Amino acid sequence: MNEKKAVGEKATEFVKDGMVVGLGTGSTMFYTLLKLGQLVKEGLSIQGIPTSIQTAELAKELNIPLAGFKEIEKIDLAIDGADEVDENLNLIKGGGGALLREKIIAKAANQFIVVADPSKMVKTLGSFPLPVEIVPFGAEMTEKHLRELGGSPALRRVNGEPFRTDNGHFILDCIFPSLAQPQELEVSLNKIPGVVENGLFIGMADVLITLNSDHQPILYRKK
Ligand SMILES: O=C[C@H](O)[C@H](O)[C@H](O)COP(=O)(O)O
Repeated sequence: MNEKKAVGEKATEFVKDGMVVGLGTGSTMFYTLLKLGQLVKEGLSIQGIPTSIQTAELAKELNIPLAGFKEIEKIDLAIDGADEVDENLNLIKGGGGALLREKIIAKAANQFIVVADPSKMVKTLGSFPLPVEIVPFGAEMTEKHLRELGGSPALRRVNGEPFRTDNGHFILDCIFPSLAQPQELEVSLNKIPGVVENGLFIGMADVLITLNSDHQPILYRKK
């Protein structure tokens, strides 16, 4: 079965007429967007706020109306994928490089729903290298500071060239020996000059949609 499709489509049940909806990025969100496109075609009226250029382009193809921050007063709901999810609904995000816009939109939303197939569920975060978005200026120095925090950063590259986010920044993918205290690390990372944002989303998710052992969608709510 297509697990990403199952969880991605389930999230659209939270979307109601008239809502402003944060539209996340990635291969799970792809299915949420396809389903939203279908619902819009059938008469659902929403405004989407995309978390990436990729998502904006797909939403346009699907005729999902988009809005910018100047045109809206609130975001009712944001839906997004994750690279890792722990038992407290803390997340690592940014595998696709969209973490900054995703975090801005998740923070602004009244409700943040995460769609994650069971392969993303972990006891402790940190097997997935933590994406850290940095400004290109002084990247070597920023990398050094990340090492001082215990991380092993690697500059993300595409075809040999540094990967650039939609914001023109670089990504350092960082392995940490332990992410047992993710909330402290999230704060420490963002204190480093040159770090724009990191992919730890701590205490932000309100609802997780994943699958149970019978491959049926199951919802977990923030404790
Ligand atoms: O930057 C990308 C985002 O944080 C994605 O939501 C995350 O990487 C999960 O993507 P996917 O659903 O493709 O595994």
